[in-house]
Amino acid sequence: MAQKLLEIRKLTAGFATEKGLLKATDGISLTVNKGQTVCIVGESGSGKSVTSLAIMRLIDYAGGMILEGSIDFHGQDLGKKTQEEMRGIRGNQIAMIFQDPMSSLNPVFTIGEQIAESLRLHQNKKDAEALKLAVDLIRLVGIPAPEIRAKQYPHELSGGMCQRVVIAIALACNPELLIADEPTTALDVTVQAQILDLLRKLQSELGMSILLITHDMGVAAEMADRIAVMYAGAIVEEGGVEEIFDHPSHPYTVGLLQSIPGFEGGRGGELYTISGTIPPIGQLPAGCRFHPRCPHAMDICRSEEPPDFMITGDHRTACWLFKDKPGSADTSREAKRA
Ligand SMILES: Nc1ncnc2c1ncn2[C@@H]1O[C@H](COP(=O)(O)OP(=O)(O)OP(=O)(O)O)[C@@H](O)[C@H]1O
Ligand code: NI
Repeated sequence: MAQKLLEIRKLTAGFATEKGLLKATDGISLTVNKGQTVCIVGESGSGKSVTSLAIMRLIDYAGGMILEGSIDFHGQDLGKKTQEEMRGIRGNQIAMIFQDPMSSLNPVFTIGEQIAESLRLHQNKKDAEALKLAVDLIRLVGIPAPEIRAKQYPHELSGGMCQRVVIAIALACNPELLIADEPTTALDVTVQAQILDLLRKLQSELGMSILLITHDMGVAAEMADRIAVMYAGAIVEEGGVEEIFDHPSHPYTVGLLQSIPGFEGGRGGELYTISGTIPPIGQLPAGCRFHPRCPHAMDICRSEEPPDFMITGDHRTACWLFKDKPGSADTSREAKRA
């Protein structure tokens, strides 16, 4: 039996704005098991980063807040922790890396010092030992000549090398969960592939879980055990990576897959894009949030929000097309009756 590490239940997070309280995530549920990579995929503005900031409770510092739901990590609700308690969890049990490695590094300290600082802070290592272990970590993340690199400053390294350093800093605390928000988006394609390889290798060696946020279905295909497709604040489809690619069910997922160049469901090499744009937060349409862009929209889609329908035991989709499909069960309604 897979062991749950992180279980998000009906999480709604948002921002107090002059237009009122706006929900950036709207009742999302998601589980990450031990040793698993779960990808959240979706267009810009779908609420992926807000989800990760809410888990880390960094959303509090971005002017946002958790409005409803729970974030269960080791039987404790992160949504109810104080910031002081969260400081003990952030960078220890949960580490996070972001898109732009340069902004995560301090320009005035050598990379060896920065990794050593993380080891001192999180693993109580003394100065000399911390510096030695920092060199080991630089080697572990695949940077050649680690002793020399340890003495260099961030500006002396390429973007890809800097992202390896950021990963080394994250690993210095031996996290159980690594949250990576678009960790390769700022890098060019070959370097991107190398960083993804590195994350995969580290995961299999260290056994950590990864929550990977990406707008790129190709990245998700390579990395994910499970994929959660997010649209306008909601997870509209979620399942194992093969299920999602072999049996995509939500029309939004199908659209995302068709926009991958060369994908077999794609339109003969011609790059397909989903027509229309994602609604800004606070301006959701009635009914299904995707219906204005959906090629299959029916009357019910314009008036009623679809619940999650189960397609197989662990593949769900929030689309009315799957209401009467054999094998699908309307779980949320059952839940409501119970
Ligand atoms: N501090 C904030 N105040 C108000 N609204 C915000 C704030 N941060 C994010 N939002 C809004 O929340 C929604 C979700 O944003 P989020 O950054 O999570 O999207 P994303 O899926 O990560 O997109 P991207 O791929 O561009 O990073 C967007 O509509 C965004 O404008
Ligand atoms: Ni984002």
